[in-house]
Amino acid sequence: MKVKVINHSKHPLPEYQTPLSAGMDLRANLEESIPLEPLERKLVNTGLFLELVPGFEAQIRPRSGLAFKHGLTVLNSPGTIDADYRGEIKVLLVNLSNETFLINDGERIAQMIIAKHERIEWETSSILSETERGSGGYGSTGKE
Ligand SMILES: O=c1ccn([C@H]2C[C@H](O)[C@@H](COP(=O)(O)OP(=O)(O)OP(=O)(O)O)O2)c(=O)[nH]1
Repeated sequence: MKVKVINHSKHPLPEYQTPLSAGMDLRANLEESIPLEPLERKLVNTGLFLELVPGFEAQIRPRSGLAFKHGLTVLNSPGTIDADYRGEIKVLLVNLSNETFLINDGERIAQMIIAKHERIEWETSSILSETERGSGGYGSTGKE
């Protein structure tokens, strides 16, 4: 599938890292490095603008390496990019470590997944079908 994109960043377009990768890494597009203090959150520019095909969304998710090594994650994960959004794709990063993290220009800060989604119509009802689970949840089926 082709997706129309405007790249106003200084960096190449995001690419899949391996032939079967689901996500494409997004790079920070910055004039200068940004420090992210412990528990601080910042909206980081990517310089990318998309025109998604209707029925598809883009999801902005954390990179596990950054999360594991530096406690950096995407606060609103998964961020939702709607098909009718024409603004710049931004990444809401939060530093959950106790050390300042310096975000450098061109750094791969998050990953983006393009996913199909449904749009539904509500069918209002007073009763739902019976199932074995019923309203059990939150560990109701046992320890493991
Ligand atoms: O991580 C994100 C999340 C959202 N957006 C952009 C694209 C999305 O289509 C738009 C609105 O996002 P969302 O629906 O999550 O925002 P909201 O808080 O519900 O505000 P709005 O009233 O603008 O929908 O903001 C981003 O660039 N990055």
